Amino acid sequence: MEKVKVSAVSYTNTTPFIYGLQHSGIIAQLVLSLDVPSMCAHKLIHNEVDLGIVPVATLLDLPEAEIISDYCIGATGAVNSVFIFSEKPIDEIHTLRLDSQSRTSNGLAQILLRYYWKREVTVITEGVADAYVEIGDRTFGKHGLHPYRYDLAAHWQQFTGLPFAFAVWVANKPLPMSFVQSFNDALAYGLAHRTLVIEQLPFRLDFDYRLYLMEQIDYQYDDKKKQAVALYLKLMKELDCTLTQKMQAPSGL
Ligand SMILES: C=C(O[C@@H]1C=C(C(=O)O)C=C[C@H]1O)C(=O)O
Repeated sequence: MEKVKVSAVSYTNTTPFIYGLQHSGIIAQLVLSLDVPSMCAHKLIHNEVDLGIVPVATLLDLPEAEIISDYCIGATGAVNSVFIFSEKPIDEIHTLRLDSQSRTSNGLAQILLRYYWKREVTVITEGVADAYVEIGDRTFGKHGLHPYRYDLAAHWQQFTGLPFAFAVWVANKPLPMSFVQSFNDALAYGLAHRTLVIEQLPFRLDFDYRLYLMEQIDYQYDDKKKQAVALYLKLMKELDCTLTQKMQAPSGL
């Protein structure tokens, strides 16, 4: 079998998976690259890789793709690495800047603004805004830098009563069942060795890696998270649709 090209998220939340892959025989069958999530999505969509842990928003572009694992990057309640940071309370913001490294959380922020906070906000991809989305390690320890911060997984849970999954393992082509089984065994091995993974991370005073990797990130892609992803994708389609309708509406209406 040819080597399977894999793109995995380069953030700390994926280190247990990487540890599992690197400490299992399966590594010999992989060409593994570490990328920011939006790049993982790009590579899978453009067939530059066969498999990736990709933002769930990618599923909108790859309806035929298959989720090949019961593990994900998820959260039940606050995740502590996906935020809207803001200079003003959310009820007063008019502009929001998205994170170029994200796909899922950029969408999640817009879903929450529209349906939960009930705000009409102008979204930009660069420049100065009242508030901005940020994900991953860059958010670690960012207390007090901005007067307001909103943990998007916590607010999603308040909005829907559901946990959330930010990223799932997706293949863009059929892979042998034996490979998929070994791949999942390797992921499970990594999760079972999280204590070791945490010991190898550089010490920092302003962030609790143990809490983050053992509790705040929830790696099980269970039925509730599947329900959450289905709802997220439905709301994303609705959001896209209303935005398109708005753009297509004749002026003056
Ligand atoms: C919880 C996180 O989930 C991430 C958020 C993603 C996104 O917004 O597209 C994609 C992958 C995940 O790594 C995080 O990285 O902080």
